[in-house]
Amino acid sequence: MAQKTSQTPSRTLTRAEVAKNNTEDSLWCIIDHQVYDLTDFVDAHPGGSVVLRQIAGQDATSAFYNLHRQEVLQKYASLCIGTIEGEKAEVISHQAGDLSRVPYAEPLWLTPIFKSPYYSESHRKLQRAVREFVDRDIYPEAQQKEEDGTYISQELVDKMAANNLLATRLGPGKHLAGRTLLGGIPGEEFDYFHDLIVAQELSRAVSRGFQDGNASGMMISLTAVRQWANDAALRDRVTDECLSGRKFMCLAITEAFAGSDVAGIRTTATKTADGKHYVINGTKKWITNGMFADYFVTGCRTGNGFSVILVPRDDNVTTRKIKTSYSTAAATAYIEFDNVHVPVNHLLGKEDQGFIVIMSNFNHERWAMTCGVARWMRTIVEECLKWSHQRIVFGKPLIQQPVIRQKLAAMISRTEAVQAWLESVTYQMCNLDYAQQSKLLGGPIGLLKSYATRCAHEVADDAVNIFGGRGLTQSGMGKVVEQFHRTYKFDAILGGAEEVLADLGVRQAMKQMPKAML
Ligand code: HEM
Repeated sequence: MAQKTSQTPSRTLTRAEVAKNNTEDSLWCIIDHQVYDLTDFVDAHPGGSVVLRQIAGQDATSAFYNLHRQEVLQKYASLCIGTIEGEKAEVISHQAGDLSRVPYAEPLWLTPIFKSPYYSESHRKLQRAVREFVDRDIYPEAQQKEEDGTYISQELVDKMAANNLLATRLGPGKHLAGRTLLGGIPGEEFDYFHDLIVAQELSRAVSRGFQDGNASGMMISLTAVRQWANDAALRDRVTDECLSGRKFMCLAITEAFAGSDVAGIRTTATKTADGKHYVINGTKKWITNGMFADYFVTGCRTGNGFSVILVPRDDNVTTRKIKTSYSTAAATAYIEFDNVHVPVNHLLGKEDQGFIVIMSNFNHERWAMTCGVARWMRTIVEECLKWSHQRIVFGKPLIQQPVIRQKLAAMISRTEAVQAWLESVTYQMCNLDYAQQSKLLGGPIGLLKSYATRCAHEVADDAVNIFGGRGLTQSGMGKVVEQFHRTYKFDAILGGAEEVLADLGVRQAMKQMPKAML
């Protein structure tokens, strides 16, 4: 994914010249027809100096690719001093925007020769532009933040806002009218296939915590404000603040006392005697983006039920970091509301009727998560295909082992099955109005997400077995597989646990059964 940081020097050298530089005082080696001067690097090499002394003056291509990710060479391109006379590099290095040439590393619609009924030229233009943006602008920061656990930079947020990428996170809708999107797409053209593309391309930054840190809180909360705000001026101001990247928003429903069980929520909102304010008291847990949010779309108990209120951050709102198994770059928070006064026009929907406000966004949230996890599985297939061709064990590449090919067959099949089902559901979303989607697609999307994360479970398990110890190591060859195995559960739990969603799917089918003996 990383791009080349510098050009290969134009100097040409012979293999005989390289062979002479075989001591600690001058230690060269050949990797992929190019010559590397490792003399000053030996002591800094994370794999130690002994191994480098052993290959001094030699062609170390297969030794190198047996142990390193290709991006290591790109990162250390400055060590390259020339190319072997009459030879040229064979390794394909990824440039920003490129499609992968590894089979199954791209969905079928992006694979040369293959066709799809779902995607138009508009989708293809958007895909190309978003891929380039992710490779160039998001990937490097995402990698760094995933590791150090700090939050997305304002600089990147500003860039995403300027390109209207932030606005696309809410899905199709009026908020895109008049905006020109990446690839020159008019906002009015943006449909659920464009939406799928954005979700899948963003997850190519392979940083699961950062992926959620990147405006996913806003994605699942600003939609509720847009749909349910009673005060149009407030709705428009807040939309503008968030889509321009000046302010951040999150959804604050779950509590230590209640997860998916909204009826168990203990945070209260009580009206002041003059009726002008709600006073909010209580706590929230596992709130994605809560650490840096300026607004909290908060589920509260009111007089006779449950209500949703847009709470601006003030001194009576405290947020504390929660460390989960993915990076704190997601800004996951524990929140305390201590007598927070909020004007009554911040109520979303009707008092005591907040359940529909929360439910209204679930389909899109679950569907978007499925887009991401489907793309993650594909990335893992790519990692495993590359590794099993590159890795030499018992004297031959790993791919020569039938048991490895069986695992790859299962991984590829699961990935393609999820993508095909996802596209079929997406097509229905494009052709049903909002009310029909709410009525008819809750079940299928629940089943789809639940199936996708079950597949992710199997794919993660197989991938670790293929990578061995490296699949358990946070750096080096297996780091993407290690991350997926550690984090795929976020998609299985967030937005509705696997079993709950599977059950929802069947219960919705029960409602649609004909009322007759069949
Ligand atoms: C341009 C030349 C090289 C560079 C820039 C380089 C860089 C690195 C880096 C960054 C790592 C840390 C692991 C990772 O992030 O992938 C590493 C690990 C390692 N390197 Fe190299 N390396 C080079 C050549 C070699 C060669 C030629 C050999 C062996 C003959 C070698 C053997 C190792 C070993 C054994 C490890 C530890 C791998 C592990 O823990 O799985 N390196 N190297």
